[in-house]
Amino acid sequence: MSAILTLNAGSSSLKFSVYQMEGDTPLVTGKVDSIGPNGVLSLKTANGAITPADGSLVNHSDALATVLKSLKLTLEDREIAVVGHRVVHGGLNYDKPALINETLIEELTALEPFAPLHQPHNLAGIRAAQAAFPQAAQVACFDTAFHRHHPYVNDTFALPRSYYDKGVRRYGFHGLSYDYISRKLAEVAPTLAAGRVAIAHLGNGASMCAVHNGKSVASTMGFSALDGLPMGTRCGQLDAGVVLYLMQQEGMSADEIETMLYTRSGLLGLSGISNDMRTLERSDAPEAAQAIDYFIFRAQREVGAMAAAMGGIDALVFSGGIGENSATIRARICERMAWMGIEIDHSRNDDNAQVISSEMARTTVMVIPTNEELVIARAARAFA
Ligand SMILES: Nc1ncnc2c1ncn2[C@@H]1O[C@H](COP(=O)(O)OP(=O)(O)O)[C@@H](O)[C@H]1O
Ligand SMILES: CC(=O)OP(=O)(O)O
Ligand SMILES: [Mg+2]
Repeated sequence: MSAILTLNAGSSSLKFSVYQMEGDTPLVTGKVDSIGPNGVLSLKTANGAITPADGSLVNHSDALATVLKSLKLTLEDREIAVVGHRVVHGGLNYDKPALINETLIEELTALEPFAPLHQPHNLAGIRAAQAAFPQAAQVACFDTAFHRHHPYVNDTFALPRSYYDKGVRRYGFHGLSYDYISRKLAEVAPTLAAGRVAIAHLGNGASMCAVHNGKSVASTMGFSALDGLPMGTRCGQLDAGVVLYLMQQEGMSADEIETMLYTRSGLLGLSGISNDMRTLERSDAPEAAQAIDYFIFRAQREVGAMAAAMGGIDALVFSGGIGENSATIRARICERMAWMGIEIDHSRNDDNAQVISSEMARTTVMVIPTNEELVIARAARAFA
C-alpha cells in the first residue's frame, strides 16, 4: 500500500509523519526534540508508542539518518509514493507547494544564507529522502508561501527601491503553521476566522502573524527568520546600527556576526543558561527571569503591532512548543492587554483549554496545537 511521508526540520526539532493516500489520520507520527546531546526521538503509531532504532541525535544530519532508519523498520511493506518537505525559505517565486527537481534544489540552495538554521537541513532532508525512497515524488512546502501576498507596506523595507525588486523583502515564515491554524479556526470558530486574528507561533523559533479573513497581512519575521520576537537562540528585531557597530568597532566578520545572532542570542544569550523555556522557567537565576521578561515584553508589543496591521483584533491564538504548553507564559503575555479586550480565564488557561479567555472578554484567546505535518501531507498528496 502507498503512503505519504512528511519531514519538517525546525531549528531544534525534526518532526515527521506517515499518512495514507486518503484521510487526515496519520499512520505514524514522531519527532526528535532538542536536537543535540540531549536529543530525544519519539515515535507513535495508531496502536501506541514504538521503540525507535538506535542512533545518534546530536545534530540534524544524525537525527535525520536515525529517523529514516526507524521509519524503514516501522513501514514494513508500505511504499512511500510521495515525500512532502517543509522548506523554510521559498524566496520570491513560490506561493504554493512545488514538485522538486534539480533546478528547484539549486534555487533553494541559493536561499541558504537567509535561513541558515533551517534551509540546509531542509535540503539535506530532500537529498536523504531521494536516496531512501528513489521512486517517490518529492514535494517542497514553503514556510514563506502563506505570506506571499502581503500588502506592499508590510512587504517592503525603506531601502532604495532596487533592493525590493531584487527580493530584499519581508517574507515571513512559519507559514505552514499559520495555514493550519487558520483552517482549524475556520472549522471551530468560523466567525472569528472571518475576522482579525493574531496568531503567536512560539517555539524555539517564534513569530506572530496577522491573519485577516484567512489571509496573512503581516508577520513579525522579515527577510530572514531572525527578525521579530526573541527566540531560543536568535535575537529577534535588532537595530541595523548594531550590526554596523559589530563590524566597524568590534571588528567582527560577517560569519562571526551570523553565528552570534542566530545561535548565541535570544533566550540563550540573555540568560547565559539555556535556549529552552522549560529550563528558564525552572531556574532561580535572575538572568533567566530577565530573559523571560524580555520575551514577554516583546510578545506583548508584537500583539499590538499585529492588531494595528488589521485595524483591531477579534482573536489571539497561541501555538508552537511554548504557546501550546506554557500556561504561565500565555498568562503573562496577556497580563497587560486588557486595553485590547484580552482577559484570561486562569483555570481554562491552566487546563490548556481551546478557549482560554474569560466569558466577558471582548477578544477571544485560544490555544490551537499546530500541525504542519498535516498541511504538508495534504499538499504532497496532490502530487502523488
Ligand atoms: N511545557 C513547556 N513549557 C515551556 N516551554 C516549552 C514546553 N514544552 C516545549 N517548550 C518549548 O518549546 C520549544 C520547542 O518548540 P517547537 O515549536 O517544537 O520547536 P521548533 O521551533 O524547533 O519547531 C522548546 O525549545 C521549549 O523551549
Ligand atoms: C522559521 C522557524 O523559525 O522555524 P522553527 O520554529 O521550526 O525553528
Ligand atoms: Mg517548528
